[in-house]
This record gives sequence, structure tokens and C-alpha cells, in this order.
Amino acid sequence: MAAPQGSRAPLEFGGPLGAAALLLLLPATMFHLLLVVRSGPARLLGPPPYLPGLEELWSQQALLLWLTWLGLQAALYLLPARKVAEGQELKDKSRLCYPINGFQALVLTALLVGLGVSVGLPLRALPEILLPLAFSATLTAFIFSLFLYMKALVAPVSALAPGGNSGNPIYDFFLGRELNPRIYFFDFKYFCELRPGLIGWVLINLALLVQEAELRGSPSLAMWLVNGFQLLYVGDALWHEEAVLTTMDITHDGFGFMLAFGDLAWVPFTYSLQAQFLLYHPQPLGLPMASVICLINAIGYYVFRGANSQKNTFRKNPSDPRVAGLQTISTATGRQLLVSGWWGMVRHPNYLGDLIMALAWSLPCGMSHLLPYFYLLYFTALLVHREARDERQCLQKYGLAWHEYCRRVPYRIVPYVY
Ligand SMILES: NC(=O)C1=CN([C@@H]2O[C@H](COP(=O)(O)OP(=O)(O)OC[C@H]3O[C@@H](n4cnc5c(N)ncnc54)[C@H](OP(=O)(O)O)[C@@H]3O)[C@@H](O)[C@H]2O)C=CC1
Ligand SMILES: CC(C)CCC[C@@H](C)[C@H]1CC=C2C3=C(CC[C@@]21C)[C@@]1(C)CC[C@H](O)C(C)(C)[C@@H]1CC3
Repeated sequence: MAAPQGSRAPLEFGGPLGAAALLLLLPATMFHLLLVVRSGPARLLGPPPYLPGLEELWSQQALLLWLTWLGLQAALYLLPARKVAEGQELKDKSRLCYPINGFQALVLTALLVGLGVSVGLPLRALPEILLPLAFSATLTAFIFSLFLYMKALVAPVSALAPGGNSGNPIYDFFLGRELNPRIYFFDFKYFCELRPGLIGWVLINLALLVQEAELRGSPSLAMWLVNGFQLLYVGDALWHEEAVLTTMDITHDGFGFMLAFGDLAWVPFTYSLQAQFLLYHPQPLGLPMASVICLINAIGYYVFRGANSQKNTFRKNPSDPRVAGLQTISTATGRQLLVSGWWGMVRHPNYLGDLIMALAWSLPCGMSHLLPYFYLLYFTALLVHREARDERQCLQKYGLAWHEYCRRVPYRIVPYVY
């Protein structure tokens, strides 16, 4: 039985009290958004139009559909992969292997859904059952996190994450105890991070587009843009699946409620908020404005992809001709830090690009409501908090060299602003 790692890791998210509050607040916020978006006034900060009874949240059919979805994605994960990648080195010096077949899963899902629709699968009915589906996803996330917590009780100490092992059950349940919980080749965290939630998100968007077409004769330009931008984002994440292996979620955070709920429920049901908003509150959008929004998304994507690819290429092979000319700082760990190129502009250029895209996803929804800007607001808070966590970890890893990097690149996310 694994002993807790002790309280050496500083507590995050406000400690046990913060974790307990988030356990309730996150699902409550998600249901609030789902209820408010379909109401007439659609006020982000107003009360929900009504409180749904259990009969509206619970549906055996929705649970079955949700479990079938998870089963389908799990089956696609187990299909032969074009490549098997190695993860970062673990505490015991070993490396785990991960199948790289996420994009293949996206394409196969699209084919299966297309086939389903051609034989009468009512895709347009999906928006009607979002509430019970979200309830099933939340329930699954709670039960699954409980399983992960128990599993960590019998995991070796070397398998535990740096945080999430404080000894406080609520805090540890929220943050997650085990770093890479798996059963044989099946890695739960890696699977959940990219597949059911992200692919589910674009499928929900598509269903909203189809329903809009049925209601109004054709999908609106705003709905096309939101669908297109977010499909690009999800397609890009799955195309560059290997890069997720170096994110802090995989290398640092345990797998507990925060990520299980985030991946399985929060992402598909709140990230699709703009498309949901457009179905219930159609917005006029002219071609000139649509072109400006496309340009904003293209700039955001260019920064996001440029920064992420530059770092990944550099981490894989610093002498790659695409990055060999960049200036670097040496660190005591033997690794180097980039101080020119994207990473010389601000310390988190990828966050900047991601935020610019977030803006482009909300703009097609017009300026009449704050609700479709929820993602931008939440994401800004998430990235500011994430940036602070990453800085702490980098300071611990790189010490003086990190101070030197901060001196040479003083801005965190937005040049000359923050
Ligand atoms: N849509 C969403 O909901 C979310 C999206 N994201 C996106 O996920 C992506 C990954 O984000 P995240 O995992 O937070 O962090 P990053 O990809 O920014 O990785 C941070 C790590 O990069 C390395 N690094 C930092 N500075 C340098 C440098 N100058 N030179 C070389 N390496 C450096 C360090 O690790 P090391 O030195 O060990 O390599 C550091 O820990 C981002 O694009 C972000 O926007 C993130 C969260 C949510
Ligand atoms: C519910 C809470 C408020 C917090 C949950 C956070 C999670 C929703 C996010 C944590 C890191 C994420 C990443 C992506 C999606 C959201 C979560 C899971 C990501 C897969 C999106 C696509 C990107 O291209 C990426 C870089 C692969 C992202 C990695 C981090």
C-alpha cells in the first residue's frame, strides 16, 4: 500500500477547502451555462431560468448513449497505431509508451457518424438531450475519480504525482493521486485528455449546426465559423497528439476529479457553448466582419501552432535546422531554454495564440450577450493560473537559469502588458 507522499508539495487551488468548493462549483457552473444558454435573456450572471428536477437530468437512454460513446472511443484507442511514442522520463527513470492514433480516431468517428446519419441516426436530436448527457458525464466523472483514488491506494509510491498526495482525501480526490493510471497499455489520463471530450465537443457542435439547418433552412455563417474554428483546434490537437505528452497535465498533474470532469464533461458541454448560443439566439453576421474574425483566428492559430511546434521541435532535437539558429540559455539540468523566436517574445506565446483564437470563437456570437464570451473569460483565468503554476515548477527545475530567462523575457503572456 502506498504511503502518502507527505505535505511537502505546496497545496494548490486553495487547499482542501478550495478543492471541496470546486467539486461543487464546476458541475454547478456547467449546468448553469447549459440552462441559461437556452433561456430567452441568456444572462451569464443572472439566475438560471429554473432548477431542473431529477427527471430532466436523469435519462437511462442518455447514460447508455454516453457509455456507448466512451466504449467507441476506447475501442478506437486500441486499434493499431501509426506510431507508438515514448513519454517523458519518470521518477524511476522508465518511460511509458503511448499510441499515436488520435487523428485516426477522429476520422473513423466522422465516418461512423456519417454512416449512422445515412441510415437514419437522428443527429439533430442530440441538442435536445444535452442536459441528461451532461448529467451522465458528470456522474461518470465522479465514479471514475473514485475508482482512480482507490487504484492509487495500491499503486507504488513512485507512481504517485508530485501534488495530490497531501493525505487530505477531498483534496487528493480532486487533484488526483496517481500520475499515469493505466491498465496494461490503456492509459486513462492520456485517453481522456484528447478523445471522448474533444471529439465529443465537435460532434455536439455538428449536431447543433444540423439542428440549426433544420430549423432555419440552412446553417448561419456564424455557426459555420464556430464549427470550422473549433474543428481546426480539435483536429490540430489530435494531429499533434504526441505533443500532449509534454504538457503539465501528463507530466505533473495526477489524474483525479479535476481532469476527469474537465476532460469528460466540462470540455464537450461548455466548450460548445458558442454553438449552443447560436442555435437559440441567431446572430446576423456579414461577410466583411466574418473575414475579420477569420483573420483573427488565423493569427491566433499561427502564434499557437508556431510557438508549440518550435518548443516541441527544440525539445526533440535542439540541432534541428528549424531551431538550431535560436538563442538559448543553458541550465544546470543539461536542458536549454529558448530565448529568441516565439519564446523570446513572451514566456508563454502559445497561451497568447490560444487566447486570440478564443476571442475569434466568441465574436461570431455578436456583442449583445456576455454568455458566449464565457470561454474567453474562463480561459484567461485558467491560463493565468496555469502560467503561475508552470513558473513555480520551472523555477524549481531551472533555478537561476529561470531567473535569467525571466530577466531577458520579462512579459508572461501579452507583450508589454502582462
Ligand atoms: N484549450 C484549453 O482548455 C487548454 C489549452 N491549453 C494549451 O495547451 C498548450 C500546452 O500548455 P502547457 O502544458 O500549460 O504548457 P507549455 O506547452 O507552455 O509548456 C510549459 C513548459 O515548456 C517548457 N518551457 C518553458 N519555457 C521554455 C523555453 N523558453 N524554452 C524551452 N522550453 C520552455 C517548460 O518545460 P520543460 O523545460 O520541462 O520542457 C515548461 O514547463 C498551450 O498551447 C495551451 O494554450 C492548456 C490548457 C487548457
Ligand atoms: C474543469 C476545470 C476548470 C479545469 C479543467 C481543465 C481542462 C479542461 C484542461 C486542462 C488542460 C487541457 C488541455 C486541453 C483541453 C482542456 C484541458 C483538458 C487540450 C487538449 C486542448 C487542445 C490543445 O491543442 C492541447 C494543447 C492539446 C490542450 C492540452 C491541455
